[in-house]
Amino acid sequence: MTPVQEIHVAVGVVFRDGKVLIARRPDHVHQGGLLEFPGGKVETGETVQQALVREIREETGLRINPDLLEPVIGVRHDYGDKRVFLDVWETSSAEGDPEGREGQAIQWLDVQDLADVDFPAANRPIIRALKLPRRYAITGSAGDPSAFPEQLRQRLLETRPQVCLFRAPGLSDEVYERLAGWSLEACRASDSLLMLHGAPPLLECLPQATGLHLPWREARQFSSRPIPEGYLLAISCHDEEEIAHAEQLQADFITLGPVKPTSSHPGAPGIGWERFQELVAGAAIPVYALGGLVPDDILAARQAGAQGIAGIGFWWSGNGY
Ligand SMILES: Nc1nc2c([nH]c(=O)n2[C@@H]2O[C@H](COP(=O)(O)OP(=O)(O)OP(=O)(O)O)[C@@H](O)[C@H]2O)c(=O)[nH]1
Ligand SMILES: [Mg+2]
Repeated sequence: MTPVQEIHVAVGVVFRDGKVLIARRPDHVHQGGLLEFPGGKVETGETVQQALVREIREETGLRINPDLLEPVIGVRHDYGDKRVFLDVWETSSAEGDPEGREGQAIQWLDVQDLADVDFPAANRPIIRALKLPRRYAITGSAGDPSAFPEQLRQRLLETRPQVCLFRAPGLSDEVYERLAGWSLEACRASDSLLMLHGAPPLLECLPQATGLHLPWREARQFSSRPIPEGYLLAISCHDEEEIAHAEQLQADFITLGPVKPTSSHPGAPGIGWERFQELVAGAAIPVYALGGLVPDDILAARQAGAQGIAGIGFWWSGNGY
């Protein structure tokens, strides 16, 4: 049997007043009845940007400036009857009043209200990508556990990351759990979401946390998602096999690196942006670049297809955020 050819699909995330434009796919088409982002097949000779301008015009009447489209994520998905590559771009500068020009219902929704079950299966990583921030802040190790809570509180209040990972290698489980409780309080005070670092039982100790970040040595022991869907699951990955495993575990996002050499992992050489980009291109999951990054690296990371940057140095040591 000849393999089914992959269809390149241009998918548009149109923002206006903090909401995103969503259509309902007609009942009779592929994945009919489900919600979707406007878009469609890239035709021969077209760039993805040109396809988006055309599709969004045809489907909604909105006018898009191709130069103001920013990449969100690329998702390869096999539906069994169809293989698609969803090439997803966002814009906040569409002009006009949208209407369902192909008879489809359209609506503006809050990103936080987008639910996996309402969309085709390939959209799961897109919804994750839209809900996640550009920066994933990781704490430095808690050298002096008694000084840590105050240090964390201050860094959070000054930099207000949306999502913060409490990572403190070398602590006993008991001390980690105690400090995690403090971290949760500190995160609440700065409207940040707290991710725990370690094995799944940690979430039972602190069920109010937003999610769990599995180091690779933990992730490799599981063959299916080890925590409930209501939590965020993150995994530290370093190569293709680990990314594929994270996808199998239905992780919500991953970190990938080290992109550059970093003092928290002495001796590990960086993989560089080129290799990072290659790995991201094969990933159907939001990927944060990690390892020796500074705030300005966000542009390089985004150009390489990343969700954003993760790390300690750019917020913890006070050199800007
Ligand atoms: N537009 C769009 N297509 C999606 C999304 N998610 C997803 O899996 N797809 C899949 O991408 C494929 C192509 O999209 P499409 O049906 O909009 O293509 P199109 O506008 O060119 O339609 P046409 O075939 O009537 O010309 C379909 O198999 C569809 O199921 C999404 O969020 N938006
Ligand atoms: Mg379409």
